[in-house]
Amino acid sequence: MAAHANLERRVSIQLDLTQDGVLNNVIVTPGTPTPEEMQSIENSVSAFPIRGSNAPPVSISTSTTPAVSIRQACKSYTPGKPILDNMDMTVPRGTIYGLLGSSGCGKTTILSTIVGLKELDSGDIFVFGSRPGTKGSGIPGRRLGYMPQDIALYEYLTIKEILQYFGRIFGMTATEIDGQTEFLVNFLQLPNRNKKICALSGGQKRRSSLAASLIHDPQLLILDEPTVGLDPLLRESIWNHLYQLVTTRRTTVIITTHYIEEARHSHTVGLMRNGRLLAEKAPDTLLKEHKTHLLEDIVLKLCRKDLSPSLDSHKATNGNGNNNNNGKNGKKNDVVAEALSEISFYSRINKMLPLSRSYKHEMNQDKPEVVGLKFQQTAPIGDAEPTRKRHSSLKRRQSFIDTLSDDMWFRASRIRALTVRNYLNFFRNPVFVLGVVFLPSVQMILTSLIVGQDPQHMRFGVANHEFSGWEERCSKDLKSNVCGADLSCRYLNQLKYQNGDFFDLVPVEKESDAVDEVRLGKMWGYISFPENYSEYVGLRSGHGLFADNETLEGSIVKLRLDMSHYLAGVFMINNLFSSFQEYLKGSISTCGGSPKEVELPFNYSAVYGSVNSRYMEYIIPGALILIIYLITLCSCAVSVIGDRKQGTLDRSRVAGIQTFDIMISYFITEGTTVLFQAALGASILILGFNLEVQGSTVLFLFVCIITGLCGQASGLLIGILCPDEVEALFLGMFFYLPMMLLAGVIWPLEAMPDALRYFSYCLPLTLTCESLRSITSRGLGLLHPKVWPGVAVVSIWTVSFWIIALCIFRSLKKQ
Ligand SMILES: Nc1ncnc2c1ncn2[C@@H]1O[C@H](COP(=O)(O)OP(=O)(O)OP(=O)(O)O)[C@@H](O)[C@H]1O
Repeated sequence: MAAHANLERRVSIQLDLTQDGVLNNVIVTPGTPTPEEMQSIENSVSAFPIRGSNAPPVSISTSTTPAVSIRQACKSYTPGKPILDNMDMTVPRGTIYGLLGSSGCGKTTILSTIVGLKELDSGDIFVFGSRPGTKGSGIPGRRLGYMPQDIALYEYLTIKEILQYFGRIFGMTATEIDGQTEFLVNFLQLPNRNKKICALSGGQKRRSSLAASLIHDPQLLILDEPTVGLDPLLRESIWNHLYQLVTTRRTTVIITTHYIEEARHSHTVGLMRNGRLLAEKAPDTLLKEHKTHLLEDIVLKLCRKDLSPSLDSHKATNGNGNNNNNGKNGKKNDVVAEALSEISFYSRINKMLPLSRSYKHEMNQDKPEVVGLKFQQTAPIGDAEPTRKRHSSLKRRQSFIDTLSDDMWFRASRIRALTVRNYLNFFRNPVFVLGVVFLPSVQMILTSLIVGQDPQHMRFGVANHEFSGWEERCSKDLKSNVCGADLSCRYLNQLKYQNGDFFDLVPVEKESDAVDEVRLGKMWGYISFPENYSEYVGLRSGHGLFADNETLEGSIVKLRLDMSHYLAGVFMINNLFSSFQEYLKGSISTCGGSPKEVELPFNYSAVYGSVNSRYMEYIIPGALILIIYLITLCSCAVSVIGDRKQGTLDRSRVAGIQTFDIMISYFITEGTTVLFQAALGASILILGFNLEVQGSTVLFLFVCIITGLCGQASGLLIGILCPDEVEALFLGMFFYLPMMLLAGVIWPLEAMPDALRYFSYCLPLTLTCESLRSITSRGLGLLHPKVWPGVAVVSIWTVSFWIIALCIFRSLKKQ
């Protein structure tokens, strides 16, 4: 039989007293009192001074629906291992419920299901009569104050900022937040409110976390081990404050604690073991039933009984069965005695704690049903039917508009709070700021300085057998300007001076020495001129194709290169051949010929760009969006994982923040950082490295921003999929690195196998790179077929990532 079914009736009475001890209001929980109970309560209440004749009457009110009602709750994380096992639990309104149980028995799990963070496999949970998460339940949301077991606060925010954040989420005004902050900082003995959370001690952090759950004066307060690690005096004052909340604000409190005796201060104690309640009664009743002074003894006893299969389970849930002997009168006397003892208890508490709080937040939507001494009739009477209908329709419409604007206002206020939090979190972390804001610019500077520039000072051997001491003879201005003379010198000069510092020419005696140097990695190759090279070249030009072997051999320049480095090899060959062409032109003009004779018979010019375009201009647009994409991906994934790991995300969700709000706030913060990254990166490239953006700079920035937002959306997805940063790193690399290669940033897409190329077109960055390149080097507009497909593809990916992230995020909640 479920534990709740065997509970004896216990009536809890709360008195609303003024500072002078004058009675305002009496609230009876739970259920409607019987006439006998009412009589006893009235008698007890008459002991208190009542207000003047003009004041509203003292009301005795009750609420029939418990604050929390859990029936047959089952939950398991792994099949066959139930964490909640047909658990029943009832938390009366306006009372403190102490949930006790050993570590791992499922306390946090049941609390998570109450606040709507987790869903049951089966069974029912009702919070204030509604299922958590349903529309209008207010759970998660403003009715709830939740202090999770972990600190769950943003480490880089100050106490004041944390309280402002939660206050804004709950739609409080600045004055209300300031008032509550003042009170909570003093009450919970918090240090300087401008201290960051990361600079607080463990106990201070815990108290700040408690303050965050109390800021909005919730109807239901769920505290998961709030007093752990606190000194006894502070623990006592926290309990006193909970009483004050219960008596003055009708707050319902569910609290878990490992200090078993502390739970004695609760109205009801729930003893939990193996996913179900062994007992759920008033502590005094339990102590009486078990004839002990310590709750700890009872916990031990019940656990032992639960362990022993031979024991009568009926007895275990009913205690010693004394209640069965009680007659109706005895039961009534018990209720009255309890009521009276509670009255004196609450009056003591009220004297101890002056009602000093000025904050009045109109959130207590569920007013208690008045059943007591005087009724206050509020039902509309006497209206003619049509007028009533019109009025009610107008009222409905007005209420719809109010709800809508209320919703929109709260939504905007929440998104603002989230955005401010994101910015604060971001700017308080210097490494993050440096990385996110400046890394793209640093990368662009490095890319411009390194990629696409010609190599320099490549050591290259020269074995010139035509002249010994050729370095002196082959000075830049050759003394001999005779046709066909000093040809090796002419070529070497061309090689040395044409391309600046590309080659450092080093004389070598023999080719074999040069080969050794190349093998040792000290040279990139060598060039060798045979003896009488100029003479043989002259003979060869005289005989044309019909020169003899000796002439041919004597006129050949030997080149041997280190081709193990492909790019270095290509650069060397380019330099050697372009120098050779220039050398030929020079030699021909010395002999009276026209240099045009050795020019290629092509007349080429550029449609887009220039014939002297630099590789840098090809690579830069792609490199810019690759880095922006990567950084937004990382920053967003890290932020989401941090938010999840710290527990702040769950805490915000319990406060009513929706996934969409979180995404919008990230959208705003990432959007502005991407704009900054792109603007700074583009300015450096344009002003510092003469990058010419032929098209619209606004369009250039727009493409960068949507790429950044795509990175943000994929980061969000990775952050949701991965429980920690290491997994996110590997998933991110798995996703990003192939995309980087396939995007055609480093190598032209046309070099890829067809199937791979078509596949790469579907990836987020391939066509976007092409779009950006077309804007910078070709000056094309958004509607050009080279531009819009990139914008379309990256937008589709962004939306898809968002939708997938949203779905996964929602499904995670149910686990
Ligand atoms: N997300 C999860 N996935 C798998 N198992 C989980 C998960 N959360 C909790 N558990 C397991 O469920 C059991 C109950 O956990 P829960 O946190 O509810 O215990 P608890 O009573 O609050 O413990 P404590 O007093 O130590 O906080 C534990 O065995 C825990 O390992």
